[in-house]
Amino acid sequence: MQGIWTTERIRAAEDRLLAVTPDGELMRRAAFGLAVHAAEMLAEHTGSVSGRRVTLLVGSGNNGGDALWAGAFLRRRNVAVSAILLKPERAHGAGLAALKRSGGKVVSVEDGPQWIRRADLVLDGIVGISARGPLRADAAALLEHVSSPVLAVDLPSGVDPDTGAVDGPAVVADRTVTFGALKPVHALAPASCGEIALVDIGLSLSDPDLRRLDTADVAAAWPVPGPGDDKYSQGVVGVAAGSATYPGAAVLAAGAAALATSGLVRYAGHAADVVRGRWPEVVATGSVTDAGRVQAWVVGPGIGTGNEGRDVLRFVLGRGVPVCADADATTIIARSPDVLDARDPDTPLVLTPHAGEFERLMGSPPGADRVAAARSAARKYDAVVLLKGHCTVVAAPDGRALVNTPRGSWLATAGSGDVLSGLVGALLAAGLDPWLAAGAAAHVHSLAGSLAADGAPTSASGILAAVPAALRSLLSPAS
Ligand SMILES: NC(=O)C1=CN([C@@H]2O[C@H](COP(=O)(O)OP(=O)(O)OC[C@H]3O[C@@H](n4cnc5c(N)ncnc54)[C@H](O)[C@@H]3O)[C@@H](O)[C@H]2O)[C@@H](O)CC1
Ligand SMILES: Nc1ncnc2c1ncn2[C@@H]1O[C@H](COP(=O)(O)OP(=O)(O)O)[C@@H](O)[C@H]1O
Ligand SMILES: [K+]
Repeated sequence: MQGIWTTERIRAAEDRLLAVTPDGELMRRAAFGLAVHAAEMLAEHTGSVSGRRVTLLVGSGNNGGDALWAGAFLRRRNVAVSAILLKPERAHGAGLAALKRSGGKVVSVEDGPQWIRRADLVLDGIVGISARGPLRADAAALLEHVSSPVLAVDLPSGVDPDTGAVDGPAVVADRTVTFGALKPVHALAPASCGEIALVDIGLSLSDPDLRRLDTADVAAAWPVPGPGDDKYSQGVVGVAAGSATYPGAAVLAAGAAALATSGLVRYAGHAADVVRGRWPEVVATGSVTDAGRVQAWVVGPGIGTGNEGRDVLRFVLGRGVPVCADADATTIIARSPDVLDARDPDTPLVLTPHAGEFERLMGSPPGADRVAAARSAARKYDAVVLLKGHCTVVAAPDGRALVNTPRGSWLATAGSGDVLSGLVGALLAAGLDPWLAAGAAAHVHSLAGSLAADGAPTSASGILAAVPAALRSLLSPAS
């Protein structure tokens, strides 16, 4: 599991390390790593390092200091380095001196555009973890001239370090080189960061604020049957979804549940015939009351938000088994919170709202800080909340939070959420911790989405069909 720390925690860890490290040492470590990556990018994009041109965008803090020192290191490899100082009087003193000693050139903001246009690589050292608010106008104006690859120092300037939110001009980097530990921006703003590289500067941190599941975590958590297993021991999942008019949600959610594990899937609802026709292995009935025993329920996709849907939701919440309440079920909960009275408080509930459903549940949209938003909904509903979006955030009532960083945006297609809810339900039925179940499901969902899309639009059916390939790549990776 990858750990991610807020800038407040990073700063405290840096302070502890600075106190026992010779002056300037940490910045030189960071900058050396940065220079190595800059040289690598030059070689990748131009075929050589020596004689190439790098322009540094230098702000007034230590982030600019990193860029200046990296420029000095690049000079040793005969790179022509120019530095545009946004606030010359406040540029990092030692870094600027080092760059000048090495033969680097300092150019004014006014002359900046031509040096940016001429560059083979631009280093963004405008702001780092102490950035507040959107980029100032002078920095924003310079960005308009960038056409070469960009290497962001620690994080792409203009993106909020703790939330990944972008609400003004911001750097879009090809690679971001960060120091010591990942910060929230790196997980929450993948499109702004590009490829991420972590340079070790000796920071010591534990107990992350936010996590990201590795492929290995998901593989280790995913239920794999052993010799003693049968269809019941892998978990029986019930799916209450779809309607006679809209059977698609039922087909997608039940199909995802069937493909996720080797357990049994029961379906209950008005789309029983359609589900049975598409998935003969699913045991389908017309009503949740005669569905039989299950170890978890998925409820909501396509059930409608009227009285019947509410009765179905109340029924499954009262069974004493984990429930994944998705789509219409989240809307019913928002409108009639009393349905939750049917729930045994000790059984897990997973809510899977998109931003609109979140607003219904919480009374206001998630806002810029999606991790905080998911955490507060998790506390309010005493449930695991999977907040859908480009980056999906999963928060538990005890404060644990993880983020699933997607591979592209092809998942944003109709019915994609129904597939996700089936995956969550299957993992709940298998007995996974609900936070891990939601996180692992989101991971496999986005992996299936990228395999299905492979660079072109796909559909929810395509994502569903790619679930086995996604699981195969996790569970039996080619050696
Ligand atoms: N403290 C340490 O131990 C280390 C810090 N490092 C670097 O230091 C950075 C943090 O440095 P600082 O705390 O000096 O701060 P930053 O360099 O992040 O930025 C603060 C400066 O930028 C200005 N600023 C803030 N918001 C702005 C905006 N929206 N537009 C334009 N200017 C803005 C502020 O006035 C301030 O002068 C890290 O991101 C990292 O790059 C690395 O050298 C590794 C070691
Ligand atoms: N821009 C995006 N990039 C990546 N994934 C996205 C994006 N927008 C939405 N998604 C994902 O697509 C799925 C959409 O689910 P949902 O909103 O429930 O749609 P539907 O109701 O049509 O199934 C969610 O898993 C969500 O995280
Ligand atoms: K930066």
